[in-house]
Amino acid sequence: MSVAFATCTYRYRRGPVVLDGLSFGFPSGRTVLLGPNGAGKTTLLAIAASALQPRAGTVAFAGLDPAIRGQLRAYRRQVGWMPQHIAPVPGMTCREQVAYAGWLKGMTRREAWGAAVEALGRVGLAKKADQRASALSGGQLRRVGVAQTLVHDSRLVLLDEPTAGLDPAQRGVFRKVVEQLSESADVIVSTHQTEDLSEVYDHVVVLSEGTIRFSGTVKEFHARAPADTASGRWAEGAYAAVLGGGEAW
Ligand SMILES: Nc1ncnc2c1ncn2[C@@H]1O[C@H](COP(=O)(O)OP(=O)(O)OP(=O)(O)O)[C@@H](O)[C@H]1O
Repeated sequence: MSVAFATCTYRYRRGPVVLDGLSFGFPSGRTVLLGPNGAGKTTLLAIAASALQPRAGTVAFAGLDPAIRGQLRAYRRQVGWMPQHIAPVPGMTCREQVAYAGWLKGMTRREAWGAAVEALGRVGLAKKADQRASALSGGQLRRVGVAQTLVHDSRLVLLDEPTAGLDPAQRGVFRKVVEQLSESADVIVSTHQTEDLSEVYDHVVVLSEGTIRFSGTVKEFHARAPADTASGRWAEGAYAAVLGGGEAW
């Protein structure tokens, strides 16, 4: 099992209750997290990254609970997180921004500086390493975000809508990155894009209104698609069936 939530409750200060006593263990491997807008995917990933603390309940990974005194630092070293909104750090180059993420995770400056170039190379941005991150396109900036999670050796990688705005060639690069990552880490990806689901992931988890509506292998998810679904649209069919047919993307 990978990251596990136990009776987790979360509500935003001036917002709704997003999770209400959620207990769920993510499977190991490559997992795609699907769900309608507002389902709580971003909140769930931010809690798994220890960026948000549950109001009640616990989250644990690799025997570590970030809420326990003395375990937060070790927990964060194990976890790479790409938030939904990547902001360029003013004045920093891409290499500096990626190296900074490594340094925050406990790498030495020297290690982080070297690893940053390698990570940028893996997302096809080696040539942009010395350009200011603020001068990148939205899709390029997302790739910097992915590089920030690759720069250190995470055992759990959480990617929140990493392929939004990527061109088809870059989506291909992303598939390879996930494949490589999964050799040494569990990977959880929140997305609304399902065209290449069976090529990239082992497991599917569907969240709706803070509740897990489905968790299973890609094959099990496929089996939920109604028999009359067009073959290229089986994931949409399965998703609608899991959510009772009433929810749109
Ligand atoms: N900072 C915030 N303050 C108040 N409410 C928030 C905040 N962030 C999110 N919410 C609310 O929490 C709920 C869950 O939002 P969340 O972003 O986790 O959903 P999501 O599944 O990631 O959605 P999407 O697919 O649109 O990105 C929504 O009702 C949203 O309006």
